[in-house]
Amino acid sequence: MISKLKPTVQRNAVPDDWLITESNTEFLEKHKCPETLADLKESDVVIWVDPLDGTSEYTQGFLERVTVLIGIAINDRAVAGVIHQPYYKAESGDVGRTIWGLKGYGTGGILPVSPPSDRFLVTTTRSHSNVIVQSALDALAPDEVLRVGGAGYKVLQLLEGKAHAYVFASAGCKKWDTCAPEAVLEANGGTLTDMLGRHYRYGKDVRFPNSSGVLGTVAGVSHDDILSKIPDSVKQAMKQD
Ligand SMILES: Nc1ncnc2c1ncn2[C@@H]1O[C@H](COP(=O)(O)O)[C@@H](O)[C@H]1OP(=O)(O)O
Ligand SMILES: [Mg+2]
Repeated sequence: MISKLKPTVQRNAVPDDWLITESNTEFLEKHKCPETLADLKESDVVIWVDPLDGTSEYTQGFLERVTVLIGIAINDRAVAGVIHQPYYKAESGDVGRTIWGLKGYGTGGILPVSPPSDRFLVTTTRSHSNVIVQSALDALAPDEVLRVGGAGYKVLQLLEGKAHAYVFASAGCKKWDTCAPEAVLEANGGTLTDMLGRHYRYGKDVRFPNSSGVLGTVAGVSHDDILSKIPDSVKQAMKQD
């Protein structure tokens, strides 16, 4: 079980009181571990951390788009993730929120909302666009394009019903940008792949860049339909990267 794993931590790198090595027994008594994760070996698990996703948003003061991403991959696949939004302002006045997802189990920390059924909304990069990114967007003919930074934040927009799809036909994202967002989105019934419909692999030996772009769709939206509208020229460009 995940809770029994004892990951190797550089203990001298962080103060002792930052480390929580006990499992939460109260939680574990209430919730069953999904069967597929029952017999994990430590060597099957790779954890991808992006301590500050949305760097350019952070430097320009778009603080709500900044997230901390922790993605857990098991045997190459993104399986669980945490998206923490340190500057999120809740109506109650609370600052910060933590959203998590575990495939086969669900999501927590957010009440997902479906996007509107009468309009097609796409979210994409604000600061890393180019001609190919734009031609993928044009081909989808969305009613509105939301241009915001951060891979974590864009997946939160999908879960909040603000967009149907996250479309980024460029090689800029890295494995630490997408592991947690993919797991959280898919735990909620969505799909996140490259621009050719392939899931990224997150094993310990993979290359860091997500060379073939990012395509995320929310639960209830056909990933295949959107993929079929992406022009071959975009797919070819993504293959060559
Ligand atoms: N061309 C790029 N160079 C470096 N990082 C990129 C690039 N494109 C995307 N990213 C990373 O992917 C995330 C999502 O992209 P975008 O904000 O453009 O939508 C960014 O927050 C950034 O992560 P980070 O902010 O951690 O450097
Ligand atoms: Mg990042």
